[in-house]
Amino acid sequence: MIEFIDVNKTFKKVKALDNFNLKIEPGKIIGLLGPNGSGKSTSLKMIAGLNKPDSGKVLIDGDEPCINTKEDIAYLPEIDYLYSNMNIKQISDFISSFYSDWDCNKYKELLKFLNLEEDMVIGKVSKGMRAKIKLLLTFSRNAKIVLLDEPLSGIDILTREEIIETIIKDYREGEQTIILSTHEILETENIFEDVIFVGDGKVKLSGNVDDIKMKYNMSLSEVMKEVYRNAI
Ligand SMILES: Nc1ncnc2c1ncn2[C@@H]1O[C@H](COP(=O)(O)OP(=O)(O)OP(=O)(O)O)[C@@H](O)[C@H]1O
Repeated sequence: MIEFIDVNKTFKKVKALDNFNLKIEPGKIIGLLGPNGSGKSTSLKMIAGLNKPDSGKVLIDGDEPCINTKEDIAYLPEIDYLYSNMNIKQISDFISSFYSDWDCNKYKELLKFLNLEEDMVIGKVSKGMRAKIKLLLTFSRNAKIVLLDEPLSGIDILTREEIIETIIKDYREGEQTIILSTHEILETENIFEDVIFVGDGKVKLSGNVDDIKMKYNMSLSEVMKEVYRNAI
């Protein structure tokens, strides 16, 4: 289980997380939803151990983020972190050397599935292709926890569909936890078992998608609008 206990994080004067409390059950695909600047990336980075709370605690199966927890986590950042002069083979050789859970067969299969070629140079391909390369590098690992920060942002609709198919393709229900942050609720809501709505650095609403829809008798995107109008 991943837990945030009274977590606060401030960048200069901006309160990115404000008494953020959350429990994320393992083995599900979870949507992390919220407007720009609501704290989605900050909370994902905390799970990945890339930033630390000013106060409060983040626990992953009872441990604070450390070298051991990092081994279980595959993190896809929102930013373009790939070295532009490398080709796919070079970047995958480089990244695979860090992780014992790198799965060569999965890598080859995904390469084909995503219509990518090993000699494609990162700096010469489109934004959509780079998004697919980031996905390839993330899902070539057999990580227990996968964190996807805005994998669909700025990507055309067909590539978005390919990305969503890739996410669910080899998903090991009950064994793997995937947390996906996005604004694209209409396209993604069907893949989420649970959702977390964040706003102003706080958890506004979280729970099982079917339960939430039933409780409010609305679609998830309607619930989202109501949450951010402070009507729920
Ligand atoms: N390293 C940083 N330095 C300064 N401010 C930061 C930093 N990281 C985050 N912030 C600020 O903290 C707030 C929360 O940012 P965060 O990136 O977590 O939001 P987000 O929900 O992921 O937004 P988006 O959907 O735009 O990516 C924002 O106001 C952001 O500007």
